[in-house]
Amino acid sequence: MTVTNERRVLVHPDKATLAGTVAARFITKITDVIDSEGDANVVLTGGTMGIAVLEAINASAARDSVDWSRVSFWWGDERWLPRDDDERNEKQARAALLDHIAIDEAHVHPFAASDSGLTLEEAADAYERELADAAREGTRAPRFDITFLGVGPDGHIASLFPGREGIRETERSVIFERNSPKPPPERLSLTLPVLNASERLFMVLAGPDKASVLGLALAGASFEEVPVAGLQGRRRTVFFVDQDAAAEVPENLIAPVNYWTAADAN
Ligand SMILES: O=C1O[C@H](COP(=O)(O)O)[C@@H](O)[C@H](O)[C@H]1O
Repeated sequence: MTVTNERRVLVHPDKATLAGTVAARFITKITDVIDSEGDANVVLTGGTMGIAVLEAINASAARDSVDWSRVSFWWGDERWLPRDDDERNEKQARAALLDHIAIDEAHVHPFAASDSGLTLEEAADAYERELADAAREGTRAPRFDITFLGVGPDGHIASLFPGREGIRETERSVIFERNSPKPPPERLSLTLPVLNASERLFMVLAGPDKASVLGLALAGASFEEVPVAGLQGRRRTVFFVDQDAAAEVPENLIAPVNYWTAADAN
């Protein structure tokens, strides 16, 4: 079987199985990346399943087989809130996983918080510089080995929302949003070209409220109307979903059971 970088959907019976399977897949792949590259860059997301996956990684018996000191953590987006606010994606990710593993704090790259002394615009510029400082030659961001993304019921990814300017941005690596339809209104986000420069995009979504938007995205909707439709990673673009979210996925896009074991799986 030849695996190409077509978008694929892997369906799981329920949310708990979904989170556990993605956690196991992540641990295997990040270990391979560290073995071959010497280090790894991971982009984290907020949202229900994004945090559930981090909790499942934390609960995994294989958790401590990963050399976490070689992993750098970035975020796909952040809510513009004070550092200690429970709704910050960074705070939730730390509580779910980062506080429990042997990371190198110098390798953790959160977005600035609203009480940092920076304005929202300055915070976007600062994250753009941080990405550029870690970028490979000729690129504007590090090699993102695995990028996790949640998908909102409106099709938003990171903090790129339907019909907003941010989803069309191609010059910048980071945008700020002042009027998000989902609270809080002020947010920071990586842009679509930077997300799509990731080696592997892992979208994780569950629940019946995600079914229609996933169906539309896979049927070729415009990314300006359904942002998730614009995602395409360099090696792998995989939607990990539960049965409810898969309800409107075309049959030919559902991945075969041996998807990950194919000879050229990467
Ligand atoms: O606000 C956000 O929402 C999305 C999706 O969240 P979900 O709970 O519907 O899965 C998330 O991906 C993003 O990081 C977050 O800031």
